[in-house]
Amino acid sequence: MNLQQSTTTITVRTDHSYQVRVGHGLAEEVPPLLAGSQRVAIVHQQSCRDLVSALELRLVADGLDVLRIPVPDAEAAKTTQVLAYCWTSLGKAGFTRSDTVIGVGGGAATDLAGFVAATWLRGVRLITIPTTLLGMVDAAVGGKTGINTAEGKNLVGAFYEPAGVFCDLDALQTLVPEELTPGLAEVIKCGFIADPAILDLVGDDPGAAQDPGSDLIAELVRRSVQVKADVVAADLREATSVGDRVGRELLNYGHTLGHAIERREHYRWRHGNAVSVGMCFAAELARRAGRLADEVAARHAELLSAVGLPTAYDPQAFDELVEAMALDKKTRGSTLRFVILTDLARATILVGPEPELLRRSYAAISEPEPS
Ligand SMILES: NC(=O)c1ccc[n+]([C@@H]2O[C@H](COP(=O)([O-])OP(=O)(O)OC[C@H]3O[C@@H](n4cnc5c(N)ncnc54)[C@H](O)[C@@H]3O)[C@@H](O)[C@H]2O)c1
Ligand SMILES: O=C(O)C(=O)C[C@@H](O)[C@H](O)[C@H](O)COP(=O)(O)O
Ligand SMILES: [Zn+2]
Repeated sequence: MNLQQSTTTITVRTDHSYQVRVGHGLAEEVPPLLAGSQRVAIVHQQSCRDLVSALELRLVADGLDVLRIPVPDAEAAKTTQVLAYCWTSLGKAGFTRSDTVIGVGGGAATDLAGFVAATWLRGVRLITIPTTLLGMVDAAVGGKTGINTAEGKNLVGAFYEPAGVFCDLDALQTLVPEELTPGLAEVIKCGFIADPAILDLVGDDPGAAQDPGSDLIAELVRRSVQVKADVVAADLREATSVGDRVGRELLNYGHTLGHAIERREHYRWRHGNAVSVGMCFAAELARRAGRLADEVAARHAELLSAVGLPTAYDPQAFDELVEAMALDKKTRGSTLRFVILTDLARATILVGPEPELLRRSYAAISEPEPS
């Protein structure tokens, strides 16, 4: 396979089409998107201080007023308190409708920044600069923004599209391995749901997939963003996801159980790790429902564990997880709905599976039968 080195553009084709740039050192490309803004608020995680300082210098040189809004790391950023702090900061700075919010950081920071931009004055311009693998391949693209509540994950939010997304692959160099690997769960998700070449690329060289400087990582980012762009362009607001029809809900593969695990763990589990277990569960569910071949189901745990992702969770947790899944956004009334595969790159929704099928599938991944 020919792995590209240069900056790539992937266009997300919606009513407000925008570009996702994937490359190195993209700060120079931000100012042209700020036309008409006098003030720019950078909502960022502390870990991105250096990148933010460089960006700030560049924007100040252009005569912009730059307001930094540092937010806590990880899920601690996605709270009503931090949201209110951001609103207060914008209010004190006199932030108007022609100004711009830039979200810099992992998925937690860009989810929060996106919701701040969506809600301040009912909507100001948003730019996202993801700095984790997960942020680049998923969170910063596609316009889902939001925060968590005590009842569950991402329960409050808005669909609100960015004006541009800049994936500077250099940012990946400072990620500790435990923060890089969760992004591979969403990459592998894209492989199973839409682009099986991703599965071969990861399976052929799991070491390179975990190396932030590898050409392979760059290729995986480009391919995953393309998958997301295609799905989002077809169904931005998850509006076609009715009954067993899969629209944007496709991107939720593995998330029904995944989000329940995150909640049960009080968000100490990383999102990608929880989704990894959730995909193993969804694959086993599909297999036991007679919808998915054994070898495709087995390939989930094989690939995910090859890059160091978890494939099982607490065997005792089933009842609590089912309770948490009741508030999943795919649930209708009291009917749970799971995205399942029927083959590679072929999906449907399993509507209202029998509790016993859920229990047995969960038990099977929690305590695999001895070989
Ligand atoms: N909106 C969406 O479509 C979407 C999609 C997928 C995930 N998400 C959300 O994304 C979040 C998970 O994102 P994540 O995995 O990026 O985690 P994260 O945002 O919690 O970041 C992980 C950690 O990495 C640190 N970090 C960020 N960039 C760094 C860098 N360049 N170098 C060193 N450290 C850095 C952060 O400070 C944080 O401690 C979850 O809240 C999930 O729900 C949203
Ligand atoms: O973009 C989407 O659509 C997704 O479902 C992508 C997921 O990876 C992401 O975690 C998303 O935030 C989950 O959405 P939710 O609607 O279940 O909160
Ligand atoms: Zn996700």
